[in-house]
Amino acid sequence: MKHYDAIVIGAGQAGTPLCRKLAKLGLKTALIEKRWVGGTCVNDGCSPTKAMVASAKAAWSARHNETLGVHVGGITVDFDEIIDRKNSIVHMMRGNSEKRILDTAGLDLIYGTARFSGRKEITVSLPDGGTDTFTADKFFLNTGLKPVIPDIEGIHSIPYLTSTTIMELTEIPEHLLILGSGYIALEFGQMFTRFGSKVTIIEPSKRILKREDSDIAEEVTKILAQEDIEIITGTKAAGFSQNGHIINVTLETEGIKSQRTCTHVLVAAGRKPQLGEFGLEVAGIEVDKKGYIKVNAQLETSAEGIYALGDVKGGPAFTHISYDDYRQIIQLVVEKKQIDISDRLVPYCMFIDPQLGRVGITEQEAREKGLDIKVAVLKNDSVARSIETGDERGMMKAIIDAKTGAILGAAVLAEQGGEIVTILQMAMMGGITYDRLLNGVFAHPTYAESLNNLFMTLE
Ligand SMILES: Cc1cc2nc3c(=O)[nH]c(=O)nc-3n(C[C@H](O)[C@H](O)[C@H](O)COP(=O)(O)OP(=O)(O)OC[C@H]3O[C@@H](n4cnc5c(N)ncnc54)[C@H](O)[C@@H]3O)c2cc1C
Ligand SMILES: NC(=O)c1ccc[n+]([C@@H]2O[C@H](COP(=O)([O-])OP(=O)(O)OC[C@H]3O[C@@H](n4cnc5c(N)ncnc54)[C@H](O)[C@@H]3O)[C@@H](O)[C@H]2O)c1
Repeated sequence: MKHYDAIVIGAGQAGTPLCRKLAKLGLKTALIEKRWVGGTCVNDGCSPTKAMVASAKAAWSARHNETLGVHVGGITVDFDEIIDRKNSIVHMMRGNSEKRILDTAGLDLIYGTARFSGRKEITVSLPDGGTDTFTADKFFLNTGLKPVIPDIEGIHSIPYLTSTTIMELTEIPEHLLILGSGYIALEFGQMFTRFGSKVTIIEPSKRILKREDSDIAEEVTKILAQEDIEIITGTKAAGFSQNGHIINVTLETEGIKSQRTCTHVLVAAGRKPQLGEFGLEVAGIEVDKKGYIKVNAQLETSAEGIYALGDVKGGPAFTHISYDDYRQIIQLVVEKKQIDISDRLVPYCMFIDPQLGRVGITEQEAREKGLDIKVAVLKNDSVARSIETGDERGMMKAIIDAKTGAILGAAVLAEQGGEIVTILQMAMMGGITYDRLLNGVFAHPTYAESLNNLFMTLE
């Protein structure tokens, strides 16, 4: 049985840099991966979706250019080319990452599925059907999440799609019905509308994007409706059946059933860890009520010397959070510094168009906590840059501590909203109060300059 100083399970956004760093520091390290290096982000998440979102944006711009006086003739969307481009980006990223791992001395990359067979021992099912067993002083779990498939009558009798399989389609769906209205639903919903599908979104809650402020959700709804995306809220799917290439859907709204049809169904109802076969109990690793691995503020599980990083530990499921877990673990385990992940600022960006960039607290969270706040809101139709570029959709919003002037949170629904909100995040990181941005000199006419106008609304 081979012994390592460290074993990393899962080549995700934390595990991949971590195994290389540990090996470079002289620790005999193994990385166990059951599928592909790069995990969700590279293979089925951020990179492939954003590559396809870029194609969808190009299709939209080509049609929208008419409003700028530029006529480009008939537009065709070549789905094969879009998928080929997406695949070549994924293969390049995955290949580069795998090469960096293979080139690292003192690091073994072992393809196979790991499960705990002892407190500090794993057994790996290898692709050739055999198994191998390894022990280590320390384990780092970066095994990620999988799509939740809700228990709906008939769902397993239809060829439903997930965020992974929808990117393997060879034809653009005629009518795509999407369960859920979170990031995955809205990014794919708008993308396929722009490729030419009819899209219907079914959301059980009263409104879409329930974690965001209602004015932001309303603005997103308005933008999606302008592209003829049908959004049905307060409604759940209660049953599915298939008739040739047509899928029959039973919907239920306040107890009243109705029938719809579509050609494809995308399940985008959230993601969760599915660790049934992982042998966590053998290693003494506890999970919470939702099945996430429990960790303390130092990322350590209930089993000493076993750490969990990235999505599998619960909390915000983003690439940059998983990557930061890697940075934190290096500080803790290698640099022997104290870490605390509980007060981390969490930015994110939903890549609909215009983008929704977010950081910090929402207005609804601040009000629920009884905080003394001021709220600055600016619609983009009064932003010079938006008017000039012909895209006045969206709005900006910031939550301010009424006493100190500190920025507590922001939402920017705008072209490059993810970049603009990062300016506000840097102000938050540097303790720059809103009045300094109100009076800051920014180049004209940029979106950044409109932060002057956003905070002027508080005067
Ligand atoms: C469609 C989609 C789009 C997304 N877009 C964005 C975005 O734009 N921005 C953003 O920040 N985030 C995005 N995310 C989320 C992001 O992909 C994840 O938060 C990120 O990849 C972090 O994942 P991770 O490091 O926890 O693990 P993952 O990247 O999920 O990696 C886990 C790895 O563990 C392996 N594994 C699991 N079990 C075992 C086992 N028993 N043995 C061996 N190996 C195992 C898996 O094969 C996988 O490679 C998106 C997600 C999806 C699904
Ligand atoms: N741009 C990004 O950063 C990005 C993009 C995609 C995914 N992600 C990550 O992936 C995670 C998963 O994304 P997601 O969109 O699947 O999850 P989500 O949690 O964002 O949204 C899930 C949606 O499904 C709905 N829902 C729940 N049960 C349902 C049911 N039975 N029928 C219909 N709808 C139901 C919820 O009300 C919600 O609207 C996100 O939380 C995010 O962390 C990030």
